[in-house]
Amino acid sequence: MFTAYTADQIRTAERALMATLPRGTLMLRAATGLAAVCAAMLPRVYGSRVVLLVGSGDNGGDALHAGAVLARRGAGVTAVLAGSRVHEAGLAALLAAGGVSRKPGGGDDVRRAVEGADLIVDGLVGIGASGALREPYAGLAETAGHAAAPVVAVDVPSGVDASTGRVEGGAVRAAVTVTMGALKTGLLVDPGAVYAGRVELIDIGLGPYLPGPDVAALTRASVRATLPRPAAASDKYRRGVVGVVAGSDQYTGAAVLAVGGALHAGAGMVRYAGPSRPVGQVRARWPEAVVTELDEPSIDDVGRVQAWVLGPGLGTGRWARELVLRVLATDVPVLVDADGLNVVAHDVSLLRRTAPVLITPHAGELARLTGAARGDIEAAPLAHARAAAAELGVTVLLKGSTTVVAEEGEPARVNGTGTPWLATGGTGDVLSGIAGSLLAQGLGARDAGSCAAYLHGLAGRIAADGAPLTAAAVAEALPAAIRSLDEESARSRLP
Ligand SMILES: NC(=O)C1=CN([C@@H]2O[C@H](COP(=O)(O)OP(=O)(O)OC[C@H]3O[C@@H](n4cnc5c(N)ncnc54)[C@H](OP(=O)(O)O)[C@@H]3O)[C@@H](O)[C@H]2O)[C@@H](O)CC1
Ligand SMILES: [K+]
Repeated sequence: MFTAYTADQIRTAERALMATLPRGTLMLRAATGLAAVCAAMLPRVYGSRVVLLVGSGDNGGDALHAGAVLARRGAGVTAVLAGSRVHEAGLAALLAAGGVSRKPGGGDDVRRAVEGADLIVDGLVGIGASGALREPYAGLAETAGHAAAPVVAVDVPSGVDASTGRVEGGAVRAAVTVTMGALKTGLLVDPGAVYAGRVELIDIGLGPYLPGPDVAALTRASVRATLPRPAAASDKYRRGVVGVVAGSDQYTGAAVLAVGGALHAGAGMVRYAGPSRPVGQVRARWPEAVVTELDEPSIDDVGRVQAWVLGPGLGTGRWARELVLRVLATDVPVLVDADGLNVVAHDVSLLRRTAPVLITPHAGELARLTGAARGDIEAAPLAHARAAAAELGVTVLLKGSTTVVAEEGEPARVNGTGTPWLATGGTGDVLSGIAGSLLAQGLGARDAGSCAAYLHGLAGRIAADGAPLTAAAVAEALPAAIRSLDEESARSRLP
C-alpha cells in the first residue's frame, strides 16, 4: 500500500528527523535524489540547458542544490529567482558550480531561457505554500506550461495544495513530480493528481517519524493479499452469492453489464432479478446467472444472497422505489449506484441500516445526495467524499479520473489505475457488479470499493490497450487483470 500525508503531518515528521541530523542534511538528500531524476530525463546531462524556477523557500533550495549537481556534470543551469528572498546556501552552491541566476522581471530574457530549455525544474513552492500562486510565480508557471521541455516539479507542482489536491487559479503541469520523504495527499487525488504526472518518491529517512496516513493507495500486492481466493473446500455458496437488482424494460444493458462485472469478479453465484426484458437479455448473455423474472417489485422469491447490487438502470418510478426499499430492508451489505442513488436522494435516511452500505456516485449523483454543488465536489473530491461518508453513515466510492473511497474514522483510499478510455457508457455498471461481488465474498465496504476500483481500472487498461473500449470488454478483461496481480507485486511506482 502506498501511503500519503498532509503538509502538517510531513512538517511534524521532518522536524523530528531534522533534530537528529546536522543542519542541511535533509535538503542535500532531497536534492541528490532530485538531480538523479532530472539527469535520467535528459538524453545527456553535459551541454543540456536546465532552467530552475526558484521560490523563496526551501522548495527553491532543493531546486538550487539539484541544479548545482547538474551544473557540475556540465549542464548549463539558469536559476530564475522569483521570490523576494532566496535560499542562500543553495544559490551559492549553484553559482560555485558554474550556474547563473536571473530575475523574472528581466524582460524576454527569462521567457527565452524557459522556451529554450531542455528541462524545467519547478522549485517555486512546496508544502509551505498557501492559496493561489501569486505573481510572479503564477506567470512563471504559465510560461513553463507553454514550453516544449518537460517540467519536473519539486515535492508538489506549484499551485497544487499538497494536503488536498486543490488548485486555486493556475498550477504547474509536471511530467514528473519528485516528492521528498513521503507522498503528499494532493499528489494522489484530483485535481492535483492530474498536474503531478508520474510521481517519484525520494527516501530521506522520514519513514520512522511518520504518523498514520491521511490517505492510502492500493498496490498490486495489497490487492492480491486482500482478494478472497477459493480454498479447496469452497463451494459456490461459500464463495459468496451476489444478488443484482438492476435494469428495467427501458435500460436492459445496465443489468447485463452489472451481472457481467459480478460474474467475473469471483462470486460463487450471481442471482439476477428484474422484469422480463432485461431478464431475457441477461439469460441470453450470461447463462451462468440464476435469474428471477419479477412480476411485481419484490425480492421474496430471489433466494438467499450475501450482498446486493442495487440501482444501475433501475429507473426512478414506483417499481424502482419499491425495490430500493425492499433491498435496503435486508440484513446483508448493499451496494447502491446510479438510479438507486437517485431514489434514495429523496430520503437519505434509507441508507441508515445496520449492515454495510457502499455507494458509488459520480460527482453529479453525490451532489443530488448531499446538496453540495457539483463543481465544488469536483474541485475537492476527497473532502466531499469524506463529508458525505460521515453525514450519510455509509462508505462512499466517488468516481473520477482518480477514485476516492471514504469511510468515517479510516484513512481514505485513492485509486489511479483507471484510464480516460473508461469514460464511456456502462463502465459504472460493471464497477457496481465487481464491488457487489467482492462484498458478497466477505470484504468490508472499504476494501470491496477500493479493490473494485483498482481492478476495474486495470481491466480498463487491458481492454483499451490504447484504443476505445466497451464496458462489456472491461468485464471480460477482469480475469486478466486479476491474473496480472501476480506478475509484478513489488513495484516502486504508482499505481
Ligand atoms: N523541511 C525539511 O526538512 C525539508 C524540506 N524540503 C523542501 O522544503 C519545502 C518546504 O519549504 P518551505 O517550508 O520553506 O516552504 P516553500 O514551500 O518552499 O515556500 C514557502 C514560501 O513560499 C511563499 N509562498 C507561499 N505561498 C505562496 C503563493 N501562493 N504564491 C507565491 N508564494 C508563496 C512564501 O514566501 P514569501 O512570499 O512570504 O516570501 C513562503 O514562505 C518542501 O516542499 C520541500 O521541497 C526538502 O528539502 C526536504 C527537507
Ligand atoms: K514545486
